[in-house]
Amino acid sequence: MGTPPVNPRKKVTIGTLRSLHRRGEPITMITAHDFPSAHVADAAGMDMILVGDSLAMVALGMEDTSEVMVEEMLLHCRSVARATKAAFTVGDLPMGSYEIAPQQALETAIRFIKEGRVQSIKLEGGKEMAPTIERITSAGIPVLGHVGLNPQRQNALGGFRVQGKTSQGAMKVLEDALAVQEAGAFAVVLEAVPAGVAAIVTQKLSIPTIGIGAGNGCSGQVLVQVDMTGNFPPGRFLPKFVKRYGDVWAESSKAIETYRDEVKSREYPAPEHTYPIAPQELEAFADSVENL
Ligand SMILES: Nc1nc(=O)c2c([nH]1)NC[C@@H]1CN(c3ccc(C(=O)N[C@@H](CCC(=O)O)C(=O)O)cc3)CN21
Ligand SMILES: CC(C)C(=O)C(=O)O
Ligand SMILES: [Mg+2]
Repeated sequence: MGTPPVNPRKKVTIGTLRSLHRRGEPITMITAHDFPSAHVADAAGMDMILVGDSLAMVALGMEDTSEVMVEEMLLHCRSVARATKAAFTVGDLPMGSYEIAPQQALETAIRFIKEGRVQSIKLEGGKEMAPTIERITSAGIPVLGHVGLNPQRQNALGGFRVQGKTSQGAMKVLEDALAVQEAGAFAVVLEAVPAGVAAIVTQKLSIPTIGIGAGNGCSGQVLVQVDMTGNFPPGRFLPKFVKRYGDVWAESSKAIETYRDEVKSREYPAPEHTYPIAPQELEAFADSVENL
């Protein structure tokens, strides 16, 4: 039996998120893709942890998110769920697993809950996804919407482009967000939309908006964990909205280089890293080896 944690954080539920929103307190969300990245985010007090399909790129080295499969997402969701004690967990439905019909989407969402052990799911899309969101929420699975830039549609969008840059485009973002809300989503991610547009959309909605590249007028924020901790190689492109709060890559790199140098110089392992044996036992062993 270990000692109980000091001041254990209460489990964040859909009710907690609603009361944060009611009080006007920003909702904090970050991505995680495995046990340690979820553990550190949970212990640091994040309200929500998203197992984003961005893990395709940042954890699996794929070119874009369209390659990742449901089974791969579920493996990562389970590892995140095991480490998450307090935060509200969200699994990101990957491209191809929900667009065909509401029935397909509900089947995938159920797998995320039963096999992925997450508490809710996220899917990309606006108006056109409303019947799908309705179907999933009516089965008792909370849905996080995602409008503005939908990275899973990058081939149709011509890349990762800011959305809602014209008054017409901004109106589409608002209409999409309203449709997602009407369909029953508990919150909606606004990705890569001008700050002024996101602020107006947030005011027009009754559910919280979680911004990424959408400015400070949203009800909450989300970032990809490896981006904000600086856990990526030097020179990699970073979207404009990312603020790097740390330099984890440099820390890891320094540690591994020092380890390499110390193994080469036989500085590591030092006596304190080794197991002792009584001198007479070692002597006896050496004698028996000699007499073999
Ligand atoms: N590591 C990582 N971080 C992310 O935030 C992220 C992913 N991966 N993968 C999935 C999507 C893709 N995202 C992205 C990727 C690039 C831009 C980008 O290049 N934005 C341009 C704006 C281009 C324009 O002006 O239209 C920028 O300069 O920031 C935006 C969002 C966000 N998501
Ligand atoms: C960027 C966030 C919102 C996301 O969808 C992801 O990490 O996949
Ligand atoms: Mg995603």
